[in-house]
Amino acid sequence: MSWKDRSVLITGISGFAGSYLARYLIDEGAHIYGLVRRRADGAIPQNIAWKKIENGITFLEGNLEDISGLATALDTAQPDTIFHLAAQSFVPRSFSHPIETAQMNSIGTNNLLEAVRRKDCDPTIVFAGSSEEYGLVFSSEEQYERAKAKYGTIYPEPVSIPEVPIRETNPLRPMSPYAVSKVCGDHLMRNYFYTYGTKAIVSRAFNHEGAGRGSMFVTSVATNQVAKYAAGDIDHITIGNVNAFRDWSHVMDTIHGYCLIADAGHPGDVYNQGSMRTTSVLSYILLSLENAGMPVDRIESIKNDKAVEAPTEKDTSAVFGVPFEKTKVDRMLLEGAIEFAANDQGIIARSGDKKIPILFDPERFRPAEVPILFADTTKIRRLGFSSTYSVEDIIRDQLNFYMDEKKRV
Ligand SMILES: Nc1nc2c(ncn2[C@@H]2O[C@H](COP(=O)(O)OP(=O)(O)O[C@H]3O[C@H](CO)[C@@H](O)[C@H](O)[C@@H]3O)[C@@H](O)[C@H]2O)c(=O)[nH]1
Repeated sequence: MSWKDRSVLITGISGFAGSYLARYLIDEGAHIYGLVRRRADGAIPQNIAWKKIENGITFLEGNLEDISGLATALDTAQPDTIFHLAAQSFVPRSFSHPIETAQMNSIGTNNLLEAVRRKDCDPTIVFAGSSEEYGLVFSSEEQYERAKAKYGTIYPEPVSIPEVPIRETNPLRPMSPYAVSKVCGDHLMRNYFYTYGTKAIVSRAFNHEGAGRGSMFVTSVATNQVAKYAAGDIDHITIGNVNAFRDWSHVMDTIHGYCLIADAGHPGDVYNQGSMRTTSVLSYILLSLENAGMPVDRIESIKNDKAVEAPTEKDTSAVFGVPFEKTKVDRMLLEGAIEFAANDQGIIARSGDKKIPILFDPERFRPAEVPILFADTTKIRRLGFSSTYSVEDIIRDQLNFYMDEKKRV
């Protein structure tokens, strides 16, 4: 369906994904309304300014904690579609600020639904849920046994192992206050659908990245530092847990997915959004080094004698029954043949004569970690979705962004 002349309200329009969504829909001819917090300095939010789209947006002052402001925004925008993307989205901040996270993500979502109900309008609402809702997902019996020994109990117990690629029906085991807040929003969507017929649909997007991604997220942490290392501004890379696996998509694939869900998704339903592949934080760094002109011949741990030759060699074999492109070291990590721990202190990546230190910072390891995310995207693909960007496309997009010295942090 065409977006021309449709009225669309985006919460979180000044965020990373929200601003890409706005740009896409402006180009498609939609009327875009964006909910934004009042700023004393009146400045245009950075993500909007970078994309030069401020003239295509009607900004509505308000926030999710203020239901009367939300009601006024609905009166003005008369939206036929709402993309609800606004959130406190940084997992570590949710551990230090759990109440703020719940207020914004859970209560804020309830306020939006309640404002829609009271205004008696009938938009389709697409809620940005998250793959973090799945949380502790079991990729092997051994990982399950380790988790059981650590926590004493697992709830809900898995129906079968491996649970990857993750389907929408997988049990939810959120591992952070952020993830819990998204589970709450996810259930609220269906609760309003069942109770009031609200046309609410949940997108559970797996990680999505690209140029302009917030500097605190790991793909930016990696590419920003690689760009600085290549420029000679730093002499090492600092990172947390490199064993974590994520299903990374380019943000534009996710934006197309959001629009498809709004158009063709079923109210009351839930759709994964991802690329049906999984890549480690370690490989994201190594591939970033390669794409910045530093091909990695070998990696070795600083302590504990672990080493891998040609770690980024391509492998397209099936893991968990799914063939996908991965690196040699990722295959080893996924098969349990190697694992890096904080007490390894770090990794030296050898590129020709260069020895590039990748140092582990214990402060960056999370109190509770989500070890692996890998989407089963069968359901959204049935609506017509396909993912078009590779992991290296995403890396190049991010490296290009950080080539501009002014954008580095
Ligand atoms: N941020 C960060 N993460 C690091 C670092 N070192 C290792 N990591 C690991 O990198 C992984 C990804 O971290 P983030 O990029 O912060 O993303 P996230 O926690 O997976 O959450 C993001 O994706 C979700 C979708 O699944 C989103 O819902 C969420 O808002 C966020 O965008 C985690 O396992 C984290 O422990 C580091 O220095 N910084």
